[in-house]
Amino acid sequence: MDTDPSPGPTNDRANFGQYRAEAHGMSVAGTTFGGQVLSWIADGRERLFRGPADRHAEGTAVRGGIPVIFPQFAMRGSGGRHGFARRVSWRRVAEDVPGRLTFMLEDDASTRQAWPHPFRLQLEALLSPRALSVALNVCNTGTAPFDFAAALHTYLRTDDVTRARLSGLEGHHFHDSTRGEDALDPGPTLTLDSREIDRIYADVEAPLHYEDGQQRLAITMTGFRDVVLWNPGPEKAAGLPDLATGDHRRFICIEAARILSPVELPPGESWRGEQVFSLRADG
Ligand SMILES: O=P(O)(O)OC[C@H]1O[C@@H](O)[C@H](O)[C@@H](O)[C@@H]1O
Repeated sequence: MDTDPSPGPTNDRANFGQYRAEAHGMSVAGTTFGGQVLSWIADGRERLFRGPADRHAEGTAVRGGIPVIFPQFAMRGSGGRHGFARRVSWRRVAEDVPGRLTFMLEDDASTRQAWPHPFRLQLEALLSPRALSVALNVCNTGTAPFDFAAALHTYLRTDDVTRARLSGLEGHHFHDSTRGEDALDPGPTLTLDSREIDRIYADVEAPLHYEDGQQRLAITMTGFRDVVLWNPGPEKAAGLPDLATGDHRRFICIEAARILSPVELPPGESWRGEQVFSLRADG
């Protein structure tokens, strides 16, 4: 069932609409501000982290859920950090498909100030049996080609990040953004701890397997090639005003991204990148 804006707790100051869709015993919710998914509830459990609502500053992306990063990643470009898409109002596209939420953003005077290209973005979150897929569609609606980077900056919720394990990245090269160095993941399974981690893994094709003692997820992606792992650790988290004390232990970002080889999109063409989270048997 696709529902109208819920009056749920949100940042009233920003006055943006929240929408929720339900199917297969799960729900997904998101907001037109940034076209951001905010919640995925499966088996009665919230799977996405969200920072405290009273710490969210107006005009910024919610710290949590799945912010859309476009058209640049971090400060790899001449625009604002992680691009403008997460900081502007999108609109909702009415849906007939049960369990699907769709948000759309098209260029306007303000986006053209930040990035001078005509485009259309569509973010689709779709519930299927025991899975959530989130897809970003980018269409070049102009007459000249453009390049972009993009990511779905997913904040997976966990009760304790020190119990989180991730496999599927072993043997991959990564860029360690904390050191500015490239390295090779020796494997076999990445044990996360509560220290800072900030890595861009290149050319990831195999599914990732995540578990933290409470949930087990398989994570796949298409269109995207890179995987970003990010947790600020205690020192950097203390400097983030939209996190509460200890929140860095309550999430790990596993992002599907195109960073190291940006997408080149000819006029009139579209690109689609998708990240899918599937509940594993005992997840
Ligand atoms: O605080 P922001 O702008 O949402 O960024 C959060 C993090 O996002 C991650 O994707 C980056 O790899 C990190 O370097 C960054 O700190």
